[in-house]
Amino acid sequence: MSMASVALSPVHDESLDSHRNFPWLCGLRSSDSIGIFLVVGRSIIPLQVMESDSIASVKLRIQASQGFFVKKQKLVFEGRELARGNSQVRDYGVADGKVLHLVVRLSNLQAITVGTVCGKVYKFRVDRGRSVGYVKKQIAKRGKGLALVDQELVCDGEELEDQRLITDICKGNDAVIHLLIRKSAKLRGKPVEKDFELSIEALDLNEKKADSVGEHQQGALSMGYRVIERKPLLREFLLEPLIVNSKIQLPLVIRELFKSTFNGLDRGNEPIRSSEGSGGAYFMQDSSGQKYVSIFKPIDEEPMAVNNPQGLPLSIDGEGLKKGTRVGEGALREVAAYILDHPKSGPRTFSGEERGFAGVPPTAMVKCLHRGFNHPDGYEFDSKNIKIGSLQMFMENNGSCEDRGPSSFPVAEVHKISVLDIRLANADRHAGNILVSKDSEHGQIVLIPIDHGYCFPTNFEDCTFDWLYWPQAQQPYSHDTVEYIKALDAEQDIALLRFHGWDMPPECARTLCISTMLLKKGAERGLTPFAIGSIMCRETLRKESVIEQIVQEAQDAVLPGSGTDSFSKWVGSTRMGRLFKDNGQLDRIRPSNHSWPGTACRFVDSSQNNTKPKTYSALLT
Ligand SMILES: Nc1ncnc2c1ncn2[C@@H]1O[C@H](COP(=O)(O)OP(=O)(O)OP(=O)(O)O)[C@@H](O)[C@H]1O
Repeated sequence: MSMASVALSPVHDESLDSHRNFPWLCGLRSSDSIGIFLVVGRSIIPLQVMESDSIASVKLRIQASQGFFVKKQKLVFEGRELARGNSQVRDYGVADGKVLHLVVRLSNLQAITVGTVCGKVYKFRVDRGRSVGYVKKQIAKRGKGLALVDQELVCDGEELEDQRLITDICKGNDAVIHLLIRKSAKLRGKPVEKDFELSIEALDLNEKKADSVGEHQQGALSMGYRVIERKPLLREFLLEPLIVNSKIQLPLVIRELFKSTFNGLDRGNEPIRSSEGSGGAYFMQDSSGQKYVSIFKPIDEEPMAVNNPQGLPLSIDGEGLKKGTRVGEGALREVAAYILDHPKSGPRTFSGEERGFAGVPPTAMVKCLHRGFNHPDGYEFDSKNIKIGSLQMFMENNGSCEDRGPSSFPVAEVHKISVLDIRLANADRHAGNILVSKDSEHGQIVLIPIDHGYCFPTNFEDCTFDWLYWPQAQQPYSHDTVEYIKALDAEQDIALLRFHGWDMPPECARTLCISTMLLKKGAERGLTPFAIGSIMCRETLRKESVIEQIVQEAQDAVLPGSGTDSFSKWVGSTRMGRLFKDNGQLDRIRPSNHSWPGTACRFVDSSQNNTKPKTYSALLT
């Protein structure tokens, strides 16, 4: 059954009675077989699975029937991501008639072939968020004599306007889209009072080409004749840093990031929404429109937030996709991960230029107003439409760790990611969140950690690290790494975040203290990243990790209200101390042969008023 044939909108629970709507499902059942419904965008797909099926096998079945690659699927049930491939359907509480949301992370790249009437063929891989106008520019670059004005792109007999996005032209999952340059055109333009008059005549392809026109006139090509010149007198966007207390000077690297992003918007280069990811993530272009400079992730477009563009339902209780996180706090956590990624020499000084030990891309909080973001209730240039979110430097890459086997990754690169993840108790470290790049000097592979919106959870339940089962994780940390770990200080980190405006909720601060302590004690005793990570991660969904058991014991032992400090001290001195002394405990932590694929936050904002800091919580609500 095709997806389109069961398209329903909107999705109501009463429409999901399997007996009434899909009687054929009921005849197929065996003892633990259940009928569930997959919601993909605006379509509903009925699916027969076993309660004992693993999540990995359900994804395989979806791949077989719908064609979405396993790695590109994200399944969400009742606000929680079904992230553990080895867990069973029933472990997550999925039962007969239940609805699962499927987010498909489409590749951002689309293959395109462009033919001309004289038989020339151009091949491109273009970001799906790019426009037809952009493709034309690429053709003009490659094809001698094919000036922009001479191009009229056609797909399936339909002429394509410059502003049409490639993603809208792709029907279904077309591997390649075929475009044709149907004719050439000659364009003449002359100013008429405040307007601009354009006239277009078809040309023979071999005829001498007309002069090119300015960018702002191109939108008129397909229309021809009298159009208003579209150069705005006023800026129709807003981009401002949203940070911290007046004592902090924005480091140069962040100032440059703003500047290039601002210039791109100022030149009319629209934000381009990524087709990957479960939240709204926008590639921001530079002034030439040829390069991405940053990624903007607005908090109201996070998974299960009110304006999520992937259609994920609203969170019922405010909890995020991962346990112990909150919807709308992803941006704060992204910025905090950058601030805490100290360089080897220790926390950054005021200049803040140095690259962190793990290489988290420079990230800052911003306010941005632009019509190109997701505004389901309509858009007007009004402060009520301002979005708050994280702006992160775009890092050139050759894909992510998801696209290749881990054997080629240098040990030190994997270790630096492991240090970051253990310390920050990252609940979203799948291989797709590590970009792969090459060192420009020696050509060595460099791993770039991204997507830290689920760090510092209030508990460790959803901590999973894809690198745990990579061979590099079985090797001990180098001397340099152990020295770096030795110098870490969770109390200082909490104070640093407070200085930067995030007064961490006590439960998150407690997580940071415990995970830093675990990392330090483990590294001091020569444990590998695998051994330390295994203490933090659950082996199966239902089995608490060692660290969770320790936290539970501490909770039972320490008087309520005794504060983070005495709690962490108890964990450190009593139970964690025993764990590291007790070889029996550590012996249990061995590589297993199973396959495991994979708060009211307060940020102080003084950007409005230098003397009287406000809290971000006021701005975020
Ligand atoms: N700093 C960066 N540099 C380059 N590309 C990036 C950067 N940050 C994110 N991306 C790309 O943007 C896309 C979406 O980003 P990301 O995965 O962070 O979004 P998300 O909605 O948080 O995703 P997820 O579903 O994995 O939680 C991905 O293709 C990712 O590779």
